[in-house]
Amino acid sequence: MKIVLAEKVSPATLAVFQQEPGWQIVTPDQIKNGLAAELSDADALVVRSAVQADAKLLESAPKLRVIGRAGVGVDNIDTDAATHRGIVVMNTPGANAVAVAELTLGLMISLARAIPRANSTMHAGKWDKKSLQGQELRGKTLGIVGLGRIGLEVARRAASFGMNIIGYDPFVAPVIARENNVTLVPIDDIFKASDYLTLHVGLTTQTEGLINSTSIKIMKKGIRIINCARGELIVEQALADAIKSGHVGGAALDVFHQEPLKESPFYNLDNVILSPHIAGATDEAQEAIGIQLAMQVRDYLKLGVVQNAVNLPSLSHEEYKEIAPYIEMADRLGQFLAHATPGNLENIQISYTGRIAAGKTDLIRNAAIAGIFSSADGGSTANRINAAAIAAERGIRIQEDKKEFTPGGAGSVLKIVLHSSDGDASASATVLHGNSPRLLSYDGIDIEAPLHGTLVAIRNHDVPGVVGRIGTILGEQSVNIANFALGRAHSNHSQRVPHGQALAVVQIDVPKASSATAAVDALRRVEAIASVRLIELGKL
Ligand SMILES: NC(=O)C1=CN([C@@H]2O[C@H](COP(=O)(O)OP(=O)(O)OC[C@H]3O[C@@H](n4cnc5c(N)ncnc54)[C@H](O)[C@@H]3O)[C@@H](O)[C@H]2O)C=CC1
Ligand SMILES: O=C(O)CCC(=O)C(=O)O
Repeated sequence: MKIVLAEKVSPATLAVFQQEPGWQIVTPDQIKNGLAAELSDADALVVRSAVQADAKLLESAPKLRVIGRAGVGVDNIDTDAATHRGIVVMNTPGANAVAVAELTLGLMISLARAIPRANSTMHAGKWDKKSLQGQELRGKTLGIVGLGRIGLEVARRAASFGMNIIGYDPFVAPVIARENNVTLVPIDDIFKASDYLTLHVGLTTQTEGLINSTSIKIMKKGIRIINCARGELIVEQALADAIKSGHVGGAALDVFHQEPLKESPFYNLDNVILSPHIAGATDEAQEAIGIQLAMQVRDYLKLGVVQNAVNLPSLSHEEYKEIAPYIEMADRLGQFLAHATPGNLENIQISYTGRIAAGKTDLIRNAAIAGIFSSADGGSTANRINAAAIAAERGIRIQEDKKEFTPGGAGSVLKIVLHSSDGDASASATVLHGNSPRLLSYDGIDIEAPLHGTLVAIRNHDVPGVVGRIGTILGEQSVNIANFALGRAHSNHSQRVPHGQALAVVQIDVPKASSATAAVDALRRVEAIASVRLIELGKL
């Protein structure tokens, strides 16, 4: 495995990767010919906030499977492009929340007491006590936009200063706000009532430019604004103008539109405190982030465990262990069905029954779709990260239904139905003995066959002698049979499977599926055999 660390990470982060025998770790100082060149054969990329992992950079990384963001905000990563390329994007939510909250409180106190100015005047040999009378935080109203991990840490600390806390976050439960002494209010009330306003939302199309000349106009005169989230949340010139006019009493900014900051409307404004994107940069946070991220990336590369992914639902190690055999089974079932539809694929219906229906099924769904898209020559780029997105791009609808409880306790069963313009194909499967994927039905005929290795699926008329002919032909072609499963349509089956139809799924021992082509051709010439499909089940 090749891991490219594009930005400085803690030594503990390096240590996690270095413990893996044979892994090549590239540190920022070893990147000599540019990041794009380094990524040409990389499996993982680790970034902080400076590197822009955009679509163009990702084009130069054909093998890349995971991007680890050492931190929270992923606005420097084109997650759509990553998803499209089947790359998992992971971050480390919460690991720097206390660090950011502490700096936020530090900046609020610094604004209230003009600590930076007190310090610089003292160093300049001045005793400027008169101009340095401040205000207390006690009794003031703090408005928090974004009550996630950081926003709530800020709220808890601000409560101990005796502040009244109001918050705006459309996605937080009122009970969470209440438990943290936050009164939820509409965003305009935050602007109107806050003495201090602090931003703790990610950069999205909804939050970009949240603080602009219009929102500033309705703010309480003298409001102080703290931004330790993302520079783009504020229209910088509008804020600078409002500070100059005295409508806004001050600002403390850790983040900016352009980083590193080279030119700024805030330079030389007395009541603006600037810091170089350091809110999350504490020894403790960087250590925690680095170790957490390195373990997540390692576990994904080694075991396929997806944790804290922003483009896929995360699973705990236990959850992953439980569904891993079903992910593999879904992929094999999809492969089994690949090319089985008579016309152009329009719709894929995936039904989960039993225990799997109770858990997270996105990985199972994507594996099934990737299996369906897989072709004999391995030309499909769909994988368990991007398969649903690729289906959407191709205009193929995915329908899912779940039934947790089944009469008869059939265990966990996955059923896939491919709907096409000219007809349907369907199959269902389960996992036996912990990790053995088994086919349970194909096109309405019950059967029990291993979903493993090379299979020959034969539809035939249920007449005497066919099974014997199949065995003889395979024997004549020196193809050894590993497993022979038979099923037949019953009169109570759907009308699509006429009574008198049978199915054989034969697992054969061949080094490559192509070694059995002659045998398959011979089988096709048997009159009672309606169709033969040779299926080589690979791993996703
Ligand atoms: N300056 C620095 O060094 C750091 C900056 N950050 C920034 O802080 C942001 C917040 O981090 P966390 O609290 O860890 O993230 P989080 O995901 O735990 O919290 C974000 C909160 O924002 C809320 N939200 C989403 N859209 C909203 C909207 N339109 N209006 C109001 N609330 C909205 C969400 O419901 C969520 O509760 C990150 O996205 C990142 O950009 C994070 C860490 C370090
Ligand atoms: O890596 C850093 O120092 C920046 C952290 C940050 O902005 C984040 O976690 O979103």
